[in-house]
Amino acid sequence: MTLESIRYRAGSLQILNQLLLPHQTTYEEIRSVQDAYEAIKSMKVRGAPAIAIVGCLSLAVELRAGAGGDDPVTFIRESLCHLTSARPTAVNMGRAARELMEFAENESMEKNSEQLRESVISWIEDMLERDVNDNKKIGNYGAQHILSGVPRDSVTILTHCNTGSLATAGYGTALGVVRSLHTLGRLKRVYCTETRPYNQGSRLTAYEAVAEGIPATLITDSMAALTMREMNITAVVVGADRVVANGDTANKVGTYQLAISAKHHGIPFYVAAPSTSCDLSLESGRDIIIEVRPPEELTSINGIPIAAPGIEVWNPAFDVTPHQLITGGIITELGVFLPSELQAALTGRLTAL
Ligand SMILES: CSC[C@H]1O[C@H](OP(=O)(O)O)[C@H](O)[C@@H]1O
Repeated sequence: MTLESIRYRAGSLQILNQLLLPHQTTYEEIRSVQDAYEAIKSMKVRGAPAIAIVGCLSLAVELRAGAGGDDPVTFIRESLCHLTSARPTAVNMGRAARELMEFAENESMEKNSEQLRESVISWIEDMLERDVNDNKKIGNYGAQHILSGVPRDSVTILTHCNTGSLATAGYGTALGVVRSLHTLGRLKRVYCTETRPYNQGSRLTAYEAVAEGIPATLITDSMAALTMREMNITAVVVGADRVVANGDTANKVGTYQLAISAKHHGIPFYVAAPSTSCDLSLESGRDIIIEVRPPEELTSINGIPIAAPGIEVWNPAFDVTPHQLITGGIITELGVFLPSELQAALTGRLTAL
């Protein structure tokens, strides 16, 4: 059973409010682009692929209700620009916006407003189906690559944040690799970090693993290096919010130090991400904008203060792992590539951002 973070049918969209997990399973209606913007900004829905999916589906819901009137192109452009501004580091929403806008402008040359709305809705629904299919390929490619490198019957993985059904179109990226290993009967255990301050690991990844009977152990972020030394970790597999041309990768804060520790312990470090999380328009990680989130997300949990009042806070939501530390490879729906191979592998698959 994979958890449904998103429920969509023509004209209707609901999201699982991830701020309430694991204690409450509550779905909320998304009736407009603004509803989606607020859900993404507040992280009721999160995860680079899921952000793009919810953003675009909210547009489809409004278009089905006739939004944009006689000028749907302007409505579409303004909506996509607004949605892209919600969270700046993950590239998926910006990529989808760029590609959808190009499509809509081309279609508007030969279609009336009603036909254009239908055509754009179909484009969005096709994108959802493609993302679902791509996720499964990532899981399978990643599992095969990791298994090819180990003589042992089963493997132990360490992962960070949440990259499963709650962050994607369903199967997951890094957690999709774990799912594939588990389905193959080759997963001994996955260690998941709690991932402060939003606790994607303890609240979301642990929730998915327990729901599916995946053998998982929760650790604090500070236990990761000791776990790599003591627990015979086969590979570290994480997700991505933006992989750039040289393979540098922005991902949940804490990923960089995991990569350093993996290097020290001689453990292969993998990034799992669809090609839609890649941005070849940026040369290196220095060019990636890192979202800084509100201090309260670090100084309190469920509204309960856990830090000294008045303390200064720095709360970057992501950090950048240099490509030199991504020693296992970048796992995509097209295969597993070394960072140095990525640009060639993706050129032609990706439209320029
Ligand atoms: C496949 S999800 C990718 C990525 O998104 C997460 O960030 P957030 O929870 O802030 O949206 C995390 O960095 C995952 O690795």
